[in-house]
Amino acid sequence: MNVSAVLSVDHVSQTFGSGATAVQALKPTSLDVQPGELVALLGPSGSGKSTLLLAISLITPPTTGRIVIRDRLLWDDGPTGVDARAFRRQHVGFIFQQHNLIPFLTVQENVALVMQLNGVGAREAGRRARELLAYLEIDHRADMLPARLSGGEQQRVAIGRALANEPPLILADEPTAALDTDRGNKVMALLRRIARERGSAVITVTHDHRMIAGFDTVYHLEDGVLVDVQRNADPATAAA
Ligand SMILES: Nc1ncnc2c1ncn2[C@@H]1O[C@H](COP(=O)(O)OP(=O)(O)OP(=O)(O)O)[C@@H](O)[C@H]1O
Repeated sequence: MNVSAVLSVDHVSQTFGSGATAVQALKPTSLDVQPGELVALLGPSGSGKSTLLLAISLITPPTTGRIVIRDRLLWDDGPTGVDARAFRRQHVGFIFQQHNLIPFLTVQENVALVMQLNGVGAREAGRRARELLAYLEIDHRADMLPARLSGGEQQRVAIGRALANEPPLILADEPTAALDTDRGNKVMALLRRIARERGSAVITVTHDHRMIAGFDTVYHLEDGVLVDVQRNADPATAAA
């Protein structure tokens, strides 16, 4: 286990069901992710990518193994007493394939809400949300409802929401899958910028081989096994 890592996954496995119908969706898997690292989990359908991401987030905790995020032991073959939901809200950002924005709140309110859930006052949350939207170059849409934005713009707002509490770790489930290549590349470039400038580690599930040159590290999964680790020397240039 690496002490500087923002995330350590140590012999994490996942078995669904029991007895004759048990499925081992993820064999014991170990990996470390550093601050600012842009990581892809790549593999064919059913290879265990989402299972690993859901285990890391403790949304679906693993059957075995240890998970440490920012020096907190969150799972050790079972619960460790840490309130996973509260920890997640403060330290982990999520980006989904579909943006999941709240349709009756404006863009700014969608981002501010996440801050307010963590105890930030409404005015301050609004100010910070605006600032974040400006960083993402989407502040001109701040007062609109999500339905008025394009798919790429909505995904930018969803990224803003994931960043709202400045989490050290961002988990993304196929964030470019619903976008065309051009918009997908822009979202990837944004994730890279966030990792570089803000130091958040970003772990992205993908089965899109076109995108892999842009990641620092690519973990290849097959049938629930981590079969290969690919480290790209200069991903920003490779993806340009
Ligand atoms: N809750 C569950 N109960 C039973 N089996 C499951 C469950 N979730 C996943 N599986 C099985 O575990 C295996 C890995 O699934 P997983 O969703 O992790 O794959 P994936 O690589 O993310 O695939 P995709 O690219 O299609 O999303 C599959 O065989 C799947 O059917």
